[in-house]
Amino acid sequence: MRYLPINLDVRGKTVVIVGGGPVASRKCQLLRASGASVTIIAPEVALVLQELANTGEVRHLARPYAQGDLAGAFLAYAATDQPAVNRAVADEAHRGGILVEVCTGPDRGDFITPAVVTRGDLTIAIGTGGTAPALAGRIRRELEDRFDHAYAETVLLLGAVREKLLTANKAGAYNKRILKELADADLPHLFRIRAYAEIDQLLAMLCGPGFTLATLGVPEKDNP
Ligand SMILES: C[C@@]1(CC(=O)O)C2=NC(=C\c3[nH]c(c(CCC(=O)O)c3CC(=O)O)Cc3[nH]c(c(CC(=O)O)c3CCC(=O)O)/C=C3\N/C(=C\2)[C@@H](CCC(=O)O)[C@]3(C)CC(=O)O)/[C@H]1CCC(=O)O
Ligand SMILES: NC(=O)c1ccc[n+]([C@@H]2O[C@H](COP(=O)([O-])OP(=O)(O)OC[C@H]3O[C@@H](n4cnc5c(N)ncnc54)[C@H](O)[C@@H]3O)[C@@H](O)[C@H]2O)c1
Repeated sequence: MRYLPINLDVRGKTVVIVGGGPVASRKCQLLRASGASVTIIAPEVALVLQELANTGEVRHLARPYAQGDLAGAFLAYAATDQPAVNRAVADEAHRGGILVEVCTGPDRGDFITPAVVTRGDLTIAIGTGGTAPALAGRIRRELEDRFDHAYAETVLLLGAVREKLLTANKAGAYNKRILKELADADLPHLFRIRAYAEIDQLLAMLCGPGFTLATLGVPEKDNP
């Protein structure tokens, strides 16, 4: 394995993207979905970034990159079409101890971006070690079909059950068994067909009274 897969908490942290084309736009969308505070530095930006800048959702400095632009950044992305500019961004990041991704030459950077499927709190990240990004995209599309939105509801439910069990019983083998059995039950299927009464029965059987979709705060969708 060439790269370490981790899930980074970027909420509220400043992330600087140098460049404003389609590649920068993809990184920006992922960062915003993760709650980062994004600054874009580029003379020209793609429409999607312009709109985010107009509504104040990202900060845009409409000029070329200059030394010092990464001050205060938690992460940086060098996403221009100019390899020399991307190298300068990487050099500044490394001098400042800031992790950087270099979109035009990954070997100069510290990390790369995977293709991602999200369903609520479920996140599936696909990487090819930088070798075949188009294949990563294709696998993402395949997984998007396989892991539909019923998985978002399933993760929400398992999270709520886990929190309630931990509050009641603290950590223990008993909770572990219940959570494993719930994860093994085909909850995505039950959510897909809106079999809410069956889910409640399963919860009562495995977790005991007091565990229902309603008491756990997991919403039932209206009938189609
Ligand atoms: C996964 C995804 C995430 C994202 O970017 O959001 C992503 N690239 C995607 C698409 C894509 N990229 C490219 C094509 C054209 C076909 C092709 O060349 O294969 C397509 C296909 C398309 O556009 O459909 C070309 C390309 N990519 C890189 C270089 C530079 C180089 O390798 O030197 C060049 C050549 C540029 C040139 O010279 O032309 C570099 C990187 N691209 C990565 C990620 C990192 C490795 C991830 C991994 O481990 O696989 C890495 C190393 C760095 C980084 O950027 O993080 C996203 C799919 C999102 C999705 O569909 O869900
Ligand atoms: N990592 C990937 O997934 C991937 C995919 C395709 C291409 N690429 C590579 O990434 C590069 C960028 O791709 P793109 O399609 O977004 O490019 P693009 O040409 O559409 O956009 C380049 C952006 O860089 C900005 N820029 C140029 N000089 C700058 C400077 N001095 N300071 C700040 N901003 C500057 C431009 O204003 C523009 O916003 C490509 O050249 C290609 O080599 C990477």
